[in-house]
Amino acid sequence: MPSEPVIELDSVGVDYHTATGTVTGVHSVSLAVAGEGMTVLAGPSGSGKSTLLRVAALVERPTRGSVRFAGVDTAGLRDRGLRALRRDRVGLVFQRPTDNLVDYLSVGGNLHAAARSARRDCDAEAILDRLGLAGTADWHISALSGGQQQRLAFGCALARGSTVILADEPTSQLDDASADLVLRTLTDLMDSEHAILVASHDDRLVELGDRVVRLRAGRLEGQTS
Ligand SMILES: Nc1ncnc2c1ncn2[C@@H]1O[C@H](COP(=O)(O)OP(=O)(O)OP(=O)(O)O)[C@@H](O)[C@H]1O
Repeated sequence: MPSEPVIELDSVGVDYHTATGTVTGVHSVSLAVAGEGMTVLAGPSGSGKSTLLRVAALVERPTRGSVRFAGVDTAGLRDRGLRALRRDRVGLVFQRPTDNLVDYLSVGGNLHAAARSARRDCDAEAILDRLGLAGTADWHISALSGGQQQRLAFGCALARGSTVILADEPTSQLDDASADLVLRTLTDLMDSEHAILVASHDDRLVELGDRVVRLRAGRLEGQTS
C-alpha cells in the first residue's frame, strides 16, 4: 500500500523580487512527497528544483499556495513553529560538502553537534559504521574525501533523528567515485524508514528514485512512479 505523503505542496508559486523586477521561480506546482523511499526533483538548470526543495524543507515560505508537512498546514504556523518542525523532522543536505559540516569539529564532533541541535543524543560510532566511516570519529573533516564528507552530512541528518531528509544536488560537486559513495548512502537510507526528497540533474541519482518529478521553467512537466 502506498505510504501517506509527508509533504504536500498545493499550487505552490514562488516569486523573487529583484532590482529589475519580479522573477517567478516556480509558477503553480502541486506535488506530494511519499513518507518513504526517494522522490527526485529533476529538471534542467533554472527549472525550480532548489526553490521547491527549500519550500518543502520549510526554509522558505511560498508566495502562493499551501504546504502541508506531516499533516500540518504550515500557513498557520509562526516562524517559531516552522523552525521547531524543521528541527524535529527535517535533515537538509546542501550541494557543497563543507556547507553541511562544522569545519573546526572532528567527524564525531559534527555528529554530536547535529544531535545536540535537535536536543538529542546520538550513537556516533553506530552511524559512522553505517556510513562506512567506522574509526574516523576523531579525524578532522578535512581528512575525509568529498564523498565521505557528503556521507557524513547525511549522517548528521541521522544524528538529528530527522525522518525527512532533503538534499539539493548532493552529488554535483563530486567526482564519479565520490558520487558513488553518496548514491550508496542514499540507497541505504531508502531501505529504512525515511522520506527522501532530492533535487538533482545527475542521471544516476534520478534513476535511483522511486518517484521522479520533472520540472521545466518553474512548472511541472511530468511525474513517474
Ligand atoms: N534568490 C533569487 N533571486 C532571484 N531569482 C531567483 C532566486 N532564486 C532562484 N531564482 C530564479 O528562480 C528560477 C528557479 O531557480 P532554481 O535555483 O530553483 O532552479 P534549479 O532548477 O534549482 O537550478 P540549478 O539546477 O541551476 O540550481 C530561476 O529562474 C532562478 O533564476
